[in-house]
Amino acid sequence: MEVRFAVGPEETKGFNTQQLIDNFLVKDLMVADKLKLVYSHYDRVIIGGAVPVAKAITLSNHPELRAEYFLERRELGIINIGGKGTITADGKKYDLEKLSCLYLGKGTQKVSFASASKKNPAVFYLLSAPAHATYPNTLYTKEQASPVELGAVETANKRTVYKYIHLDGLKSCQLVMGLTVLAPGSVWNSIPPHTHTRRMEVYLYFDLPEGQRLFHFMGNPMETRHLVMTNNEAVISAPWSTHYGCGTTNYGFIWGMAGENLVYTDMDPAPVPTLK
Ligand SMILES: O=C[C@H](O)[C@@H](O)CC(=O)C(=O)O
Ligand SMILES: [Zn+2]
Repeated sequence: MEVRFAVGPEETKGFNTQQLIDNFLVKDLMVADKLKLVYSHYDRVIIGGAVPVAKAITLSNHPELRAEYFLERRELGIINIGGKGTITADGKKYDLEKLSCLYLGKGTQKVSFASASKKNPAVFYLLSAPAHATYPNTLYTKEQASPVELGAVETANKRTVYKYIHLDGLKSCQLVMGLTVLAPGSVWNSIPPHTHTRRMEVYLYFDLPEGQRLFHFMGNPMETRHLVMTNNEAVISAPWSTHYGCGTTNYGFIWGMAGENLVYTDMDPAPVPTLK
Protein backbone atom coordinates (compact mmCIF):
# COMPACT_ATOMS: atom_id res chain seq x y z
CA MET A 1 0.00 0.00 0.00
CA GLU A 2 1.36 3.41 -0.96
CA VAL A 3 1.67 5.85 1.95
CA ARG A 4 1.44 9.65 1.54
CA PHE A 5 2.41 11.89 4.44
CA ALA A 6 0.68 15.19 5.04
CA VAL A 7 2.20 18.49 3.87
CA GLY A 8 1.26 21.99 5.00
CA PRO A 9 0.17 25.11 3.14
CA GLU A 10 3.54 26.90 3.46
CA GLU A 11 5.41 23.94 1.96
CA THR A 12 2.83 23.43 -0.78
CA LYS A 13 3.00 26.94 -2.20
CA GLY A 14 6.62 26.33 -3.26
CA PHE A 15 5.84 23.03 -5.04
CA ASN A 16 6.45 22.65 -8.77
CA THR A 17 4.06 20.64 -10.97
CA GLN A 18 5.73 17.28 -10.27
CA GLN A 19 5.71 17.87 -6.50
CA LEU A 20 2.00 18.75 -6.62
CA ILE A 21 1.35 15.53 -8.59
CA ASP A 22 3.45 13.39 -6.21
CA ASN A 23 1.72 14.70 -3.10
CA PHE A 24 -1.89 15.14 -4.16
CA LEU A 25 -2.74 13.28 -7.40
CA VAL A 26 -3.72 9.58 -7.24
CA LYS A 27 -3.26 7.89 -10.64
CA ASP A 28 -3.80 4.26 -11.73
CA LEU A 29 -6.45 3.47 -9.12
CA MET A 30 -8.58 1.34 -11.44
CA VAL A 31 -6.46 -1.59 -12.64
CA ALA A 32 -8.12 -4.89 -13.69
CA ASP A 33 -8.00 -7.65 -11.04
CA LYS A 34 -5.94 -5.60 -8.57
CA LEU A 35 -6.76 -3.93 -5.26
CA LYS A 36 -5.10 -0.51 -5.31
CA LEU A 37 -4.81 1.43 -2.04
CA VAL A 38 -3.25 4.75 -1.07
CA TYR A 39 -2.95 5.64 2.62
CA SER A 40 -3.13 9.42 3.17
CA HIS A 41 -2.05 10.83 6.52
CA TYR A 42 -4.72 13.55 6.28
CA ASP A 43 -7.25 12.02 8.73
CA ARG A 44 -5.69 8.58 7.94
CA VAL A 45 -7.99 8.05 5.01
CA ILE A 46 -7.35 5.15 2.62
CA ILE A 47 -8.32 5.71 -1.03
CA GLY A 48 -8.82 2.61 -3.17
CA GLY A 49 -9.95 1.02 -6.39
CA ALA A 50 -11.07 -2.52 -7.27
CA VAL A 51 -11.98 -3.64 -10.81
CA PRO A 52 -12.76 -7.39 -10.76
CA VAL A 53 -12.61 -8.87 -14.28
CA ALA A 54 -11.17 -12.43 -14.43
CA LYS A 55 -11.74 -13.11 -10.73
CA ALA A 56 -13.14 -11.66 -7.51
CA ILE A 57 -10.89 -9.26 -5.55
CA THR A 58 -10.46 -9.63 -1.79
CA LEU A 59 -10.06 -6.69 0.59
CA SER A 60 -6.72 -7.89 1.94
CA ASN A 61 -5.12 -6.85 5.21
CA HIS A 62 -1.98 -4.68 5.08
CA PRO A 63 1.00 -4.52 7.47
CA GLU A 64 0.73 -0.70 7.72
CA LEU A 65 -2.54 -1.19 9.68
CA ARG A 66 -1.11 -3.54 12.34
CA ALA A 67 -4.62 -5.02 12.45
CA GLU A 68 -6.03 -8.55 12.34
CA TYR A 69 -8.07 -7.60 9.26
CA PHE A 70 -8.66 -4.44 7.21
CA LEU A 71 -11.85 -3.28 8.93
CA GLU A 72 -10.84 -4.23 12.49
CA ARG A 73 -10.63 -0.52 13.42
CA ARG A 74 -11.95 1.06 10.21
CA GLU A 75 -15.11 1.78 8.26
CA LEU A 76 -15.45 1.75 4.45
CA GLY A 77 -17.60 3.48 1.84
CA ILE A 78 -17.77 1.94 -1.66
CA ILE A 79 -19.38 3.43 -4.78
CA ASN A 80 -19.65 1.53 -8.08
CA ILE A 81 -18.92 3.66 -11.17
CA GLY A 82 -18.87 0.73 -13.64
CA GLY A 83 -21.11 -2.19 -14.70
CA LYS A 84 -23.20 -4.27 -12.28
CA GLY A 85 -21.25 -5.81 -9.44
CA THR A 86 -21.59 -7.70 -6.17
CA ILE A 87 -19.84 -7.12 -2.87
CA THR A 88 -19.82 -9.96 -0.34
CA ALA A 89 -19.34 -8.90 3.28
CA ASP A 90 -19.13 -11.66 5.90
CA GLY A 91 -21.22 -13.95 3.67
CA LYS A 92 -23.95 -11.42 2.80
CA LYS A 93 -24.20 -10.36 -0.86
CA TYR A 94 -24.95 -6.79 -1.93
CA ASP A 95 -25.70 -6.06 -5.62
CA LEU A 96 -24.51 -2.65 -6.76
CA GLU A 97 -25.77 -0.98 -9.94
CA LYS A 98 -23.77 1.95 -11.28
CA LEU A 99 -23.78 4.76 -8.66
CA SER A 100 -24.98 2.56 -5.78
CA CYS A 101 -23.11 2.92 -2.49
CA LEU A 102 -22.35 0.35 0.22
CA TYR A 103 -21.28 1.29 3.75
CA LEU A 104 -19.33 -1.37 5.66
CA GLY A 105 -18.84 -0.88 9.38
CA LYS A 106 -15.99 -1.62 11.76
CA GLY A 107 -15.70 -5.34 12.48
CA THR A 108 -16.61 -6.64 9.01
CA GLN A 109 -14.02 -9.39 8.53
CA LYS A 110 -14.30 -10.73 4.98
CA VAL A 111 -14.99 -8.48 1.99
CA SER A 112 -14.77 -9.35 -1.70
CA PHE A 113 -15.66 -7.60 -4.95
CA ALA A 114 -17.02 -9.25 -8.12
CA SER A 115 -18.46 -8.17 -11.49
CA ALA A 116 -21.64 -9.46 -13.16
CA SER A 117 -19.97 -9.35 -16.61
CA LYS A 118 -16.34 -9.43 -17.78
CA LYS A 119 -17.28 -7.25 -20.77
CA ASN A 120 -18.63 -4.46 -18.57
CA PRO A 121 -16.92 -4.95 -15.19
CA ALA A 122 -17.86 -3.17 -12.00
CA VAL A 123 -15.49 -0.34 -11.03
CA PHE A 124 -15.49 0.04 -7.25
CA TYR A 125 -14.13 3.21 -5.62
CA LEU A 126 -13.21 2.80 -1.94
CA LEU A 127 -12.75 5.31 0.86
CA SER A 128 -11.93 4.16 4.41
CA ALA A 129 -11.35 6.01 7.68
CA PRO A 130 -10.56 4.94 11.25
CA ALA A 131 -13.71 4.02 13.24
CA HIS A 132 -14.41 3.50 16.93
CA ALA A 133 -17.98 2.19 16.80
CA THR A 134 -19.91 -0.17 14.53
CA TYR A 135 -22.70 1.09 12.27
CA PRO A 136 -24.72 -1.38 10.16
CA ASN A 137 -23.59 -2.52 6.72
CA THR A 138 -26.12 -0.79 4.43
CA LEU A 139 -26.70 -0.38 0.68
CA TYR A 140 -28.09 2.80 -0.92
CA THR A 141 -29.10 3.32 -4.55
CA LYS A 142 -28.69 6.75 -6.10
CA GLU A 143 -32.47 7.27 -5.89
CA GLN A 144 -32.25 6.88 -2.08
CA ALA A 145 -29.52 9.53 -1.92
CA SER A 146 -31.94 12.52 -1.99
CA PRO A 147 -30.67 14.18 -5.19
CA VAL A 148 -30.31 17.99 -4.99
CA GLU A 149 -30.03 20.29 -8.02
CA LEU A 150 -27.36 22.98 -7.80
CA GLY A 151 -25.92 25.68 -10.09
CA ALA A 152 -27.21 27.03 -13.40
CA VAL A 153 -26.70 26.66 -17.15
CA GLU A 154 -25.72 30.37 -17.38
CA THR A 155 -22.70 29.81 -15.11
CA ALA A 156 -21.87 26.39 -16.66
CA ASN A 157 -22.24 24.61 -13.30
CA LYS A 158 -25.67 22.92 -13.39
CA ARG A 159 -25.26 19.68 -11.48
CA THR A 160 -27.00 17.09 -9.28
CA VAL A 161 -25.55 16.22 -5.86
CA TYR A 162 -26.30 12.77 -4.40
CA LYS A 163 -25.50 12.36 -0.68
CA TYR A 164 -25.05 8.82 0.62
CA ILE A 165 -23.02 8.73 3.85
CA HIS A 166 -23.70 11.79 6.03
CA LEU A 167 -25.59 12.95 9.11
CA ASP A 168 -29.05 12.39 7.55
CA GLY A 169 -28.15 9.39 5.38
CA LEU A 170 -26.11 6.22 5.88
CA LYS A 171 -24.69 6.26 9.41
CA SER A 172 -20.91 6.34 9.95
CA CYS A 173 -18.30 7.32 12.53
CA GLN A 174 -16.58 9.96 10.42
CA LEU A 175 -16.96 9.14 6.72
CA VAL A 176 -19.04 11.51 4.59
CA MET A 177 -19.51 10.41 0.98
CA GLY A 178 -21.52 11.10 -2.15
CA LEU A 179 -21.22 12.14 -5.75
CA THR A 180 -22.04 14.95 -8.15
CA VAL A 181 -23.05 14.66 -11.82
CA LEU A 182 -22.58 17.68 -14.14
CA ALA A 183 -25.29 18.35 -16.76
CA PRO A 184 -24.28 18.43 -20.46
CA GLY A 185 -22.71 21.84 -21.20
CA SER A 186 -21.86 22.41 -17.52
CA VAL A 187 -18.19 22.10 -16.56
CA TRP A 188 -17.51 23.88 -13.23
CA ASN A 189 -17.86 21.92 -9.99
CA SER A 190 -18.08 23.09 -6.38
CA ILE A 191 -18.70 26.75 -7.22
CA PRO A 192 -18.73 28.85 -5.04
CA PRO A 193 -15.49 27.29 -3.73
CA HIS A 194 -14.93 26.52 -0.06
CA THR A 195 -12.60 25.02 2.51
CA HIS A 196 -13.39 23.03 5.69
CA THR A 197 -10.39 22.64 7.99
CA ARG A 198 -12.57 20.25 10.04
CA ARG A 199 -12.39 17.62 7.28
CA MET A 200 -10.03 16.49 4.55
CA GLU A 201 -11.61 15.58 1.21
CA VAL A 202 -10.89 13.39 -1.80
CA TYR A 203 -12.40 13.81 -5.30
CA LEU A 204 -12.49 10.93 -7.79
CA TYR A 205 -13.39 12.14 -11.28
CA PHE A 206 -15.34 9.67 -13.48
CA ASP A 207 -17.20 9.53 -16.82
CA LEU A 208 -14.68 11.99 -18.29
CA PRO A 209 -14.41 10.91 -21.95
CA GLU A 210 -11.08 10.05 -23.53
CA GLY A 211 -9.24 13.08 -24.86
CA GLN A 212 -10.88 15.39 -22.30
CA ARG A 213 -9.21 16.78 -19.17
CA LEU A 214 -10.23 18.12 -15.80
CA PHE A 215 -8.48 21.18 -14.33
CA HIS A 216 -8.67 20.76 -10.56
CA PHE A 217 -7.94 23.84 -8.44
CA MET A 218 -6.41 23.40 -5.00
CA GLY A 219 -4.37 25.10 -2.30
CA ASN A 220 -4.95 28.17 -0.20
CA PRO A 221 -7.84 30.06 -1.93
CA MET A 222 -5.61 33.17 -1.95
CA GLU A 223 -2.78 31.25 -3.71
CA THR A 224 -4.44 28.62 -5.89
CA ARG A 225 -2.58 25.90 -7.79
CA HIS A 226 -3.98 23.39 -10.26
CA LEU A 227 -3.61 19.78 -11.40
CA VAL A 228 -4.60 18.46 -14.83
CA MET A 229 -6.49 15.19 -14.41
CA THR A 230 -7.86 12.37 -16.57
CA ASN A 231 -10.71 9.90 -16.05
CA ASN A 232 -10.79 7.80 -12.84
CA GLU A 233 -8.03 9.77 -11.13
CA ALA A 234 -8.39 10.99 -7.55
CA VAL A 235 -7.04 14.11 -5.88
CA ILE A 236 -6.37 14.54 -2.17
CA SER A 237 -7.54 17.82 -0.69
CA ALA A 238 -5.82 18.81 2.55
CA PRO A 239 -8.17 20.24 5.22
CA TRP A 240 -6.75 23.73 4.52
CA SER A 241 -7.12 23.42 0.75
CA THR A 242 -9.88 24.55 -1.57
CA HIS A 243 -11.15 21.99 -4.12
CA TYR A 244 -13.09 22.88 -7.26
CA GLY A 245 -12.60 22.10 -10.89
CA CYS A 246 -13.40 22.78 -14.53
CA GLY A 247 -13.60 20.13 -17.23
CA THR A 248 -13.23 20.43 -20.99
CA THR A 249 -16.64 18.67 -21.01
CA ASN A 250 -19.17 17.49 -18.39
CA TYR A 251 -18.33 14.58 -16.06
CA GLY A 252 -19.08 13.16 -12.61
CA PHE A 253 -17.09 13.02 -9.39
CA ILE A 254 -17.25 11.17 -6.10
CA TRP A 255 -16.48 13.32 -3.08
CA GLY A 256 -15.56 11.83 0.27
CA MET A 257 -14.47 13.34 3.56
CA ALA A 258 -13.34 12.39 7.06
CA GLY A 259 -12.56 14.36 10.18
CA GLU A 260 -14.30 16.37 12.84
CA ASN A 261 -18.00 16.16 11.89
CA LEU A 262 -20.59 14.63 9.53
CA VAL A 263 -22.32 17.87 8.53
CA TYR A 264 -22.22 18.17 4.72
CA THR A 265 -23.01 21.90 4.83
CA ASP A 266 -20.13 22.76 7.20
CA MET A 267 -18.07 24.76 4.69
CA ASP A 268 -16.23 28.09 4.84
CA PRO A 269 -16.95 29.93 1.59
CA ALA A 270 -14.12 31.23 -0.59
CA PRO A 271 -16.23 33.42 -2.93
CA VAL A 272 -15.14 33.67 -6.58
CA PRO A 273 -14.11 37.41 -6.41
CA THR A 274 -11.76 36.66 -3.48
CA LEU A 275 -9.76 33.93 -5.27
CA LYS A 276 -6.17 34.52 -6.28
O1 LIG B 1 -17.63 19.48 0.84
C1 LIG B 1 -18.36 19.16 -0.14
C2 LIG B 1 -17.75 18.87 -1.43
O2 LIG B 1 -16.65 19.65 -1.73
C3 LIG B 1 -18.66 18.59 -2.61
O3 LIG B 1 -19.76 17.88 -2.19
C4 LIG B 1 -19.08 19.78 -3.45
C5 LIG B 1 -19.87 19.33 -4.62
O4 LIG B 1 -20.06 18.16 -4.85
C6 LIG B 1 -20.41 20.32 -5.56
O5 LIG B 1 -20.58 21.50 -5.17
O6 LIG B 1 -20.71 19.95 -6.69
ZN1 LIG C 1 -15.58 20.29 0.24
